[in-house]
Amino acid sequence: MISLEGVRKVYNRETHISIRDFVFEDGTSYCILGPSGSGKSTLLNIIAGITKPTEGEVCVGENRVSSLLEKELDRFRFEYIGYIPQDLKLLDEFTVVDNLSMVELGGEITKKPEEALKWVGLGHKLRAKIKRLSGGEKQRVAIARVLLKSPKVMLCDEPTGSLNTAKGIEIMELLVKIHKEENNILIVVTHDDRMCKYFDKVIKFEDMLGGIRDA
Ligand SMILES: Nc1ncnc2c1ncn2[C@@H]1O[C@H](COP(=O)(O)OP(=O)(O)OP(=O)(O)O)[C@@H](O)[C@H]1O
Repeated sequence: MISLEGVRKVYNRETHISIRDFVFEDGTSYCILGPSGSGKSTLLNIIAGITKPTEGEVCVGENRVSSLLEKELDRFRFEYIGYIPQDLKLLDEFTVVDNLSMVELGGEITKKPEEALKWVGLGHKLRAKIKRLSGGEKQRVAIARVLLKSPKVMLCDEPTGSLNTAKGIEIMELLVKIHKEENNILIVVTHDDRMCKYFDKVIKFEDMLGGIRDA
């Protein structure tokens, strides 16, 4: 379970984001819909322990994320969080399998890179360089990378942003299939309302906000 209580992020005098108290239930997939700049990435970063909220409490399982020390945060992120950021953060000049092997340095993995890549339909591209892949294939590599450690929470930031509709649907279906097999919490943020139907719960991001001001 993920719970947010009194969470507020102040970036500067003009921009502050307040999230209403909210609980994400175990074994459930969520689609959060909202326009660009509304604070969706901020929310994911707060849950992942990447951005520290200015106020409030975030709990993921038994972890009080907002109170963890830096070293505890590393362990928490490795054990709990599979984050697929908007820019994917893949190393272009390295091969697919090398991009995944680097994750092993962060802790103990539950799947081999080859196995995770088979799950996402990329078993035949192990030795391809990232820069030679299509947008959809890169997205699959990023999904395989988080799969290595079977995270309890999968967070995806605009996974279909750079894809056409057909490829976007394939990626959403893959994410939901993995979520069901792993029985984790899946939270996908997107501005594309055509993707809603794949999820257990759809939330309009504006309904999660207690106020955003951007002067
Ligand atoms: N590090 C930062 N410093 C200052 N302002 C920031 C920072 N990160 C985000 N913001 C601001 O906070 C607001 C919300 O940004 P955020 O990236 O969370 O929105 P978003 O809904 O994910 O947008 P997008 O869909 O375009 O990625 C924006 O006004 C943005 O400019």
